[in-house]
Amino acid sequence: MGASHSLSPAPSAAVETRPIDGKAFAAGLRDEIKAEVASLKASHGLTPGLAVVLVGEDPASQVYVRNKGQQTIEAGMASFEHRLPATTTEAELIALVDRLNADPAVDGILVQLPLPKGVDERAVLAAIAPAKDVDGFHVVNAGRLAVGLDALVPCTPLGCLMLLKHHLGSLSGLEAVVVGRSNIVGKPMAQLLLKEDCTVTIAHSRTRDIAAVCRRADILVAAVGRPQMVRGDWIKPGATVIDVGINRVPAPDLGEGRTRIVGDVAYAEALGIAGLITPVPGGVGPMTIACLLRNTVTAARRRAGI
Ligand SMILES: Nc1nc(=O)c2c([nH]1)NC[C@@H]1CN(c3ccc(C(=O)N[C@@H](CCC(=O)O)C(=O)O)cc3)C=[N+]21
Ligand SMILES: [Mg+2]
Repeated sequence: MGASHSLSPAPSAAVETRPIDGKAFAAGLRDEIKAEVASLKASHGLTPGLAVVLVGEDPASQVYVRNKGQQTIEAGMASFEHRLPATTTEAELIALVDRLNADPAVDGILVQLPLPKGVDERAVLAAIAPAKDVDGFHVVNAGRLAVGLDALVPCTPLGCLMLLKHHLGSLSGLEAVVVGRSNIVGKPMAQLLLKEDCTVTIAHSRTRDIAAVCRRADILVAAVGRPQMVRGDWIKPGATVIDVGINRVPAPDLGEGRTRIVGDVAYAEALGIAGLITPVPGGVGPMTIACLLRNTVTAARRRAGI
């Protein structure tokens, strides 16, 4: 008995996994934004305005853009939608962005991605005035975030951070692993977690033993766009798992040709291991749109100097 016995791990009860209700949290955030918009109107005569540009007919993009427009109006803001044919040239798109940059009623500009082939996304994003860049994709905003200046922060990582702070309180000293290194989610997510004093690792397709790297995480953010890539045994018991993936996959169990949306995490496997987890749908997605509205109010305030 003795030494060897005392070194064996305590028998661990299965973790009770709590889902994070991003849909409800986002609804609450939109209520707060609505109240703030009403008071900006009353006290300063300011109505924040969001312009959304959609090029082409992609059905999923059309749904997102419609939802954004509806929620913008519900929050009491002005919504400007610009739908352009898939044949729109880069020069035409940049000319529209220039007009929106100069339009005093427009506080925020979002150009829905992806853009059709032949249009250079970088060139279009670079044309957006940084002060109106509510996606936070312009290099000026990415740089400002990286050096710790006030920036417009990309909506999805901002929404993830709000959920994390609400559920965990201080993030200081926690191990955070972000899987995925996109400019839209992975990199800005890592910057935000670093600002909260996490120890941050970015894992990606070339990471050696990615499962072991992920198992270190107190906070695991999956943002790769690969359905159910993060398996249950990649998760440290009790960890908080944020699933950014929105992947449409075939669902033959629902019937011939049907699809469903799944995340980047194997959700069923994570149950009983993760402490907290965002479901897909109903987790991060609704937060993205709520943060877009928040960024539009922020941009309007800054432009008006209030
Ligand atoms: N310039 C630009 N900015 C974007 O922010 C941007 C973009 N382009 N292109 C497309 C992606 C995708 N995106 C989503 C936003 C909300 C949900 C969302 O609300 N999802 C819900 C519903 C999902 C469903 O059922 O379809 C959920 O996850 O619960 C999803 C996806 C923003 N995007
Ligand atoms: Mg206005």
